[in-house]
Amino acid sequence: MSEKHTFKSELQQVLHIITHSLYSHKEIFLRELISNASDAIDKVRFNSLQNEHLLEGDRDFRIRLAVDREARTLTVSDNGVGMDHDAIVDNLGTIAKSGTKAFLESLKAADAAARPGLIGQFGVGFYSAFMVADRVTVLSRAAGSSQAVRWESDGLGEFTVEPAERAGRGTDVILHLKEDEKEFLESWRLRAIVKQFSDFIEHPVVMDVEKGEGEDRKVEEETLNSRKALWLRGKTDVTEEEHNAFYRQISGDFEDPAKVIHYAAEGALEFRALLYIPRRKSWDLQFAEPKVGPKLYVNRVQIMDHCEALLPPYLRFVKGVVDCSDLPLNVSRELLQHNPLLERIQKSLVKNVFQALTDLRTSDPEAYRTFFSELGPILKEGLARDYANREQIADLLLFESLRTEPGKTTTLAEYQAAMPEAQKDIYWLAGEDRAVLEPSPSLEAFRRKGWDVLLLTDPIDAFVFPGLADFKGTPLKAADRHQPELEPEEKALAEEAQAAFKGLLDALKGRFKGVKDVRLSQNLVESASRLAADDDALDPHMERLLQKLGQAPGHQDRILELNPAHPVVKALQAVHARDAADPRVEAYGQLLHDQALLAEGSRLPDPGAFLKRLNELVVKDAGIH
Ligand SMILES: Nc1ncnc2c1ncn2[C@@H]1O[C@H](COP(=O)(O)OP(=O)(O)OP(=O)(O)O)[C@@H](O)[C@H]1O
Repeated sequence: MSEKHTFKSELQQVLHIITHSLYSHKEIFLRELISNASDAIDKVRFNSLQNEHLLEGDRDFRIRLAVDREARTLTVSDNGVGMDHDAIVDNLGTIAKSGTKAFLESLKAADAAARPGLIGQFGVGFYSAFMVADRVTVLSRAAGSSQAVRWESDGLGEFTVEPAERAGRGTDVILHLKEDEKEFLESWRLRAIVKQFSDFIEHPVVMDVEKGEGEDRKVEEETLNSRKALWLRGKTDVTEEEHNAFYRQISGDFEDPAKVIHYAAEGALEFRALLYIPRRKSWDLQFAEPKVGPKLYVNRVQIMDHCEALLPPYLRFVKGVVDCSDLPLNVSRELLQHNPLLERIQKSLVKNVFQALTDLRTSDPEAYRTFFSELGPILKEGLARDYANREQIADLLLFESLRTEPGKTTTLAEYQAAMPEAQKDIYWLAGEDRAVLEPSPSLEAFRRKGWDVLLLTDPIDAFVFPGLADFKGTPLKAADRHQPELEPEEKALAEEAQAAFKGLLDALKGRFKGVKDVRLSQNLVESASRLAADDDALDPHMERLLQKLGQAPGHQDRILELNPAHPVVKALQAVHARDAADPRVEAYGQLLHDQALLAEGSRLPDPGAFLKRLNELVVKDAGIH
């Protein structure tokens, strides 16, 4: 008896995109189906380590392509783990993989020109079959069960499921090819696609092909993939083309990797690692639950597709394979979680990734800059999460600064080397972007002294930088909370001004909400005022970010600083000296406070009142009141 189901709404949207917007690289459907078949074989092989009976004697793992010209079908079969009724309903129609919703939302939000690029990144998996087929039948029998199940759909909105027969465990995905996709019936075409996209799959991908002419004509089974385990070869025995092809296959990326890490550890702990650093952020890093860690093999046998214990989450962009012969083949997933052996491998991998990134920065600064602008925000998470490696991570960071031109960058080491004798600290300021940061009153003193300040504009910066106390012995300080010390002559000026302005300062104290003190500053040059904060106060940029995230961090009272050399402050002082009760003292004081908020990129608590005051001044100035 056949049951009808409807696809989950997100999947209906994905299917719509697949059938209406994906026209290029249609051949990747075969890579996706072969990869699913290979995963299914890995799963049954892994499960059989605990339960040998699951295999029922069939250890001849393979993926088979079969063509039926008359029926215009292409079938991809495997003797993997298979699916029972519930698994097939869940996996092929009900459960959308993580990140699908976020992807669809960003697709809606993106402008038309950016959409094809976004769609191209999305991992379409099984559903890519509908790029070339107008109907797909899946026949599957779960390992350990005698009952098979048939799934069928035209990809429009519904699918059917019914009981069926299948000779052994595994899955057949039968594609009823569209009229104009007949090329996928040709053995030369299939051979070429497998070579291009699935050559390194460990299990054989086989197909029956006709060989010979006339009398000698016969059908032979051909293995289409080379199944080369590149990581087992010597470093110099693998060509760049092989690396590129292997990387593309395991990552799904259409670009070549930015850097290859290939080595064999020998001695107390033996393992081989072949890792790749991508150029850009992949789809899953943007939208989905991240799959952390390289594939784990034990003597060429894949144990896990992503072994989280092998790399920390902040290196989740690194793809590749680790093969360790010191682990037992039937190692359980639980055992892998806190395994001292894996911890040692992780240490070595992390060190090698840092080294590779350092090499890339020196050998190809442009490629490193691209890598960093895409994946730097992820790497920076390590500053907060990996205390032991904080310094190495900090060493890899790139920053714009007051001295760099927009778009150009400096490193902490370069900044440190260029510090003048008198400067003892590294300064940074965090904000939305360079245009907001540059006019900040907090930077004026640094400009005057010729000291550089790092301009931090990644949202994550405000979260991780306050925790980075120093870099190779030089303290790191936030420029808005730590202004340069005054020179002796500036100190003398400050004392003089303090005496002259005392009356005004006392009059302004306690008048503004959220301001706990009003004082003078010799550090301001162009600006009339600035809002300073105590050393341990929350960064105002961080406060704004938390507000955006819907969290109310609780406002922290600030200190209003006035520039005694500024004409506006002098004018206010004159008004106050003439008549301390003049209402303009409060009104102008409020304007100075609001200016300071605007200058640091914060919002005014009462923009209406600010505008009213400003307009009154314009009218007065024009002399038509
Ligand atoms: N040949 C197969 N044998 C057994 N299960 C399969 C097979 N093909 C697909 N599945 C099941 O269907 C699920 C969905 O497959 P799909 O290709 O859409 O996504 P995925 O493989 O999980 O993700 P990705 O494509 O990102 O690897 C798989 O996770 C798997 O459980």
